[in-house]
Amino acid sequence: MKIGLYFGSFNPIHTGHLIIANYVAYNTDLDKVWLVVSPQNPLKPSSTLLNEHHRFHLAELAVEGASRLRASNIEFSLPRPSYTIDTLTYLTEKFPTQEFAIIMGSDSFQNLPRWKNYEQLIKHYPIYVYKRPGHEVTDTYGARVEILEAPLLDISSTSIRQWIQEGKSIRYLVPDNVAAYILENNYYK
Ligand SMILES: Nc1ncnc2c1ncn2[C@@H]1O[C@H](COP(=O)(O)OP(=O)(O)OP(=O)(O)O)[C@@H](O)[C@H]1O
Ligand SMILES: O=C(O)c1ccc[n+]([C@@H]2O[C@H](COP(=O)([O-])O)[C@@H](O)[C@H]2O)c1
Repeated sequence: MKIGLYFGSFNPIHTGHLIIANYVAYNTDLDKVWLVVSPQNPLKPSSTLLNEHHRFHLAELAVEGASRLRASNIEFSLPRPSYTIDTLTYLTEKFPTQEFAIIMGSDSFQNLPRWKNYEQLIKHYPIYVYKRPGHEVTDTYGARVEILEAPLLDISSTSIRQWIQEGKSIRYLVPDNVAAYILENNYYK
């Protein structure tokens, strides 16, 4: 089975992420997409991060009933910060019969040379890159790349956290069950 790994802080997960994950799961040769919740992104500050177990629970709620999508907490037991090469090395050892690939936006792909051991990463794993405005893929660094034109929603977790703080509704920006859970638990207030 071919599994695409879509990494993120998912702080919180939103409809923009889910549209990408579902699109990739149904428009490529990948069988499944795992939304891998990173406890700590190596290139982002951790000050605004909701506890990883809460973020993972929100991701689980978001994929309820989506047969090709899964939330993964695999990085919770690995050293911090979460380097993608380390996670993939671990997963490949743990699931030797599965084939893993990486899913990322063209913005992240432009940054790839700043990632830990990125040469190793591109040598061993194919990358599915979905286009994001303002971030052309001009150099593929020799990676096995498939470029995708997925539908995009112009929202971010940052804007969602801000709206919650301002007391605005986040309806439709995240699935209903995710919005309800965030409200009930006073997250991001
Ligand atoms: N609306 C979107 N459409 C497509 N990709 C997105 C969108 N928002 C985020 N992404 C990408 O999804 C991946 C995981 O996202 P991440 O958890 O960092 O969310 P984010 O919304 O960018 O978060 P934040 O605003 O907190 O930085 C990142 O590679 C990010 O570039
Ligand atoms: O491995 C690395 O060096 C590395 C550097 C930056 C980001 N990542 C991974 O990419 C994910 C998305 O990152 P970002 O910056 O696009 O939100 C993040 O959650 C990490 O799993 C990984």
